[in-house]
Amino acid sequence: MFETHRLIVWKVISYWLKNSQSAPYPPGPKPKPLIGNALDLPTSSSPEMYVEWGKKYQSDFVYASALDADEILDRRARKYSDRPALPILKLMDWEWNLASQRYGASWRFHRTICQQNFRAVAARDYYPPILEKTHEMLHRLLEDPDNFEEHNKMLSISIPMMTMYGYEVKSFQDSCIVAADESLRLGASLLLPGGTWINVIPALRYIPSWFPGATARRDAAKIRELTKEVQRIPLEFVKKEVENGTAIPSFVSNFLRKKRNAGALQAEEEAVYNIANTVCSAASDTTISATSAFFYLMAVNPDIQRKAQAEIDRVVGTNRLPDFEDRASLPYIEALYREVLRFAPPIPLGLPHALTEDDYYKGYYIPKGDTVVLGNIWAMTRDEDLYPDPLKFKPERFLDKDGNVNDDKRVLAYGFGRRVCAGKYIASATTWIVMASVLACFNIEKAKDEFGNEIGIKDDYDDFGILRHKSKFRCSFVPRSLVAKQLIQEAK
Ligand code: HEM
Repeated sequence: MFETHRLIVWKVISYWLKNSQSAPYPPGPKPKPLIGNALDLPTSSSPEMYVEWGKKYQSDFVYASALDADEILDRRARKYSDRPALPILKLMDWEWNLASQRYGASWRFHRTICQQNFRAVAARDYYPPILEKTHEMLHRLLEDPDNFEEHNKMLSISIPMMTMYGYEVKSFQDSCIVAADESLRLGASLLLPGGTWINVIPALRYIPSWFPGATARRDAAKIRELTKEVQRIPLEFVKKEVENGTAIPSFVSNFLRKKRNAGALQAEEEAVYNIANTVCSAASDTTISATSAFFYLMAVNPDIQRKAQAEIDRVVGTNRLPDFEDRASLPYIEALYREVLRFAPPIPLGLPHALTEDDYYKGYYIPKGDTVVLGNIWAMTRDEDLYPDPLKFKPERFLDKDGNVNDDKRVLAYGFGRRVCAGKYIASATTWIVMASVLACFNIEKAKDEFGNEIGIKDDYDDFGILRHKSKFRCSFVPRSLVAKQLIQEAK
């Protein structure tokens, strides 16, 4: 599905007055005087609600179609690669964050650095720490299986901290993690287009934070303080390590060494720090979401789990743990990885795109400025034409008749066009190796009650602003063999 909404009040009204275009705006709820669509916008991710709108406002502005996303967000990417100007970002001091930066020279400069460091070949440099953290998670699952959610969270936070700064996260009480958690918790909902009235009526940002009801203003001030800590702590750490000559390779330490040897422009230095910090927030909750969906889907689909394990046993054997080099030889695991991200995309509505030029599409006028364009990933991954029987979890849909992976390589969960996930190769490597490693060592089973009956798990999810996580559930991680246990112990 694909939706546009005219977001900001004053502009909406002026669009009404000035729409001298012969083409109408795309359909949707009728904007109200003064507040436009503000009350219609969801305060959580709600991809389902947009699908309902699609049916209700029946239009030929095709809903639930990845083809429209391809046409608009990919082929017309030159026009559709901006982000909406959310006034709350300035108050939160998050304008530096790559994911929310406006389209322009600074964003392009940041993306070039990402491309150099995170493209498919460069992403391989991060394999060793990703593998090490995955093995640490296996060890935790072995020692303390009931707390699998905590281990997943530790894995998902410690990989970006290690790969970006060489910073070892020892516990959730680490002051950097506490600050990051809190700022992300507060920020995730404020960032939705309908998340705060300040995004609708920018003048509200001038209301002092002590004013009754100015919650968003107060949250934004808190986020500002927390963000400073999240930036300061790992950066001071890595700078000291480089000075002492004890730094391990990481995105920032590599840059600092290069700067010491050959110098660097201030703009590059700032961009490297911005990217490292963006990655820590962009990588952690998305990985938590993908991994917990995988655990859940394995627990409720034992037959699929057995097939995946049989492939690993056949190709990798049972005397070693899987490695990245095995990936090309494990088509079923590849299909499983694609199917998990299809079934449970961590950011179901993607991140909002905005236009830098007016456009026309399928007879509708889409004005630049305040129009928010959302690619409804959740709806696209449920499009019957692309994925027959879409509510069924079925890795085979990504295999051809000979059991090889088919051509449907595109993972919609990573978003669209020029703003597509900048870390998708690292994300893919992480998610894949976690799946292969856990399946090699454990049977993931439904938990049992005191009478030995299996406890059911509902297919429900919690929305955290732009993110969606599998809601809390219980399951068991049972080591598959003594050898598997030994391999985990030796790998640590
Ligand atoms: C399973 C894990 C992940 C998923 C599902 C995911 C998904 C996404 C999505 C949907 C977007 C927005 C794309 C758009 O605007 O159309 C995005 C942006 C981004 N992602 Fe990821 N991501 C994941 C992991 C990561 C990782 C591991 C990194 C870094 C190593 C990363 C870095 C970024 C950055 C920097 C952006 C902002 C790009 C921009 O605005 O130009 N992500 N991601």
